Amino acid sequence: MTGNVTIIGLGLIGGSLGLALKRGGDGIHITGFDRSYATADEAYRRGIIDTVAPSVKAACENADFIIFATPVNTTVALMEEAAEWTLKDGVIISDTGSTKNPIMRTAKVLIDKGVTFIGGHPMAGSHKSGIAAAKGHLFENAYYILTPSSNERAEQLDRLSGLLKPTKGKIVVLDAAEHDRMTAIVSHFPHIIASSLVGRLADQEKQQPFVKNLAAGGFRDLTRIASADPTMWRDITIQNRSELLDQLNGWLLEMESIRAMIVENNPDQIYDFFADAKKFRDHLPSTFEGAIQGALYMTFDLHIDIPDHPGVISEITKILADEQISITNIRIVETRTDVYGILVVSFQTADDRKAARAILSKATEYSMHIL
Ligand SMILES: NC(=O)c1ccc[n+]([C@@H]2O[C@H](COP(=O)([O-])OP(=O)(O)OC[C@H]3O[C@@H](n4cnc5c(N)ncnc54)[C@H](O)[C@@H]3O)[C@@H](O)[C@H]2O)c1
Ligand SMILES: O=C(O)C(=O)C[C@]1(C(=O)O)C=C[C@@H](O)C=C1
Repeated sequence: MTGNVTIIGLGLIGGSLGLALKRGGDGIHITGFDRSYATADEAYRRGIIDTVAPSVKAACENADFIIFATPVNTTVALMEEAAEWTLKDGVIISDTGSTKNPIMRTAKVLIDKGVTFIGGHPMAGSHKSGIAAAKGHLFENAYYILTPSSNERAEQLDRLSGLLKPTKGKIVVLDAAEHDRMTAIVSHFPHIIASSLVGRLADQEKQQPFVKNLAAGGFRDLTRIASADPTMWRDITIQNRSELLDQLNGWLLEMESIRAMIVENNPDQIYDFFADAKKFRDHLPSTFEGAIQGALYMTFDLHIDIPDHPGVISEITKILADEQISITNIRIVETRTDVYGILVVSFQTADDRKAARAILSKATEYSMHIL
């Protein structure tokens, strides 16, 4: 594939997309624009983009493909402006936003002017934002959703899919409304729950100052995403309001029935509640080793029993760095009952975890577990 690609917004997703597209070969020239000059400059220095544009309009003038990777309310505003810009004939515009309905409604202003707009949403990300967190392999094996309008021809969809091939994402075409309904279920509403659980902890900590020290693996796993960028999630919540209200109403009913179950205190009923959830969770497409990243983002954790002496963590990270195995997270589970603790190292892929386990078993005597 050859052509001029413009990425507007060079944070986690725009930066990762730039890195991924660069894998497609030298035929792609990437121009980048970010409202933060420091970000655009870093993208240039890291080789993520070839040119830094002086303005959003100038960035788009000569583009064959334009991809907005800004928070979704900003994307809507920029799309409205774009209807007034001079654009190249045949340009395809897309985005990476987590919502699709309002974006596809706004796309009408472009489509009416004969410009192709195909919505996009890679279902992979992180609670970390900004260019520093960008990674070329972020979208590998993740679903990459496209939402063309009914006007778009198969040829345009093929061109965009061709451009996105180096991301190694799994392209899937969905209707925008269907997209927003499903992402409300697996992404947007769970995010609200995670943030509200953290809010409950913050409130109750006032009476129980020690409680946050007991927030171990379970609470941390469940609420990792609450550390994400508030602007991004404000925009998503505003744009997917009606689906979120539906989810909330369903959740309130569910909580009523959970309350009734706890009041009733019937062991069989309580067991079934947990057993049903476990059975479903265990069979999600992405919960076993070697599985592709499914609709849920997942990490691949390796639990390492480590002795309590200084320097042990840097010993492990050095071994992995020397082998060029990247880690996505590292934490100590503070459930130490004797001289051993548990270090949980997370990897992006099952292969990385496998390689890490192999090298660490050669280089150390620590026992390791995959749960
Ligand atoms: N973070 C995720 O997990 C994730 C996953 C998939 C899709 N998305 C979507 O991708 C988009 C980008 O998210 P992100 O995580 O990369 O956010 P981010 O905060 O890491 O990056 C956004 C970038 O856009 C820039 N920006 C903001 N307003 C701008 C403007 N007016 N003009 C130019 N640049 C501007 C910011 O400076 C920043 O560098 C959002 O629409 C989000 O919904 C996010
Ligand atoms: O893994 C995370 O941290 C994410 O929040 C990623 C996640 C998700 O909910 O799965 C968040 C929003 C995006 O639109 C897509 C992916």
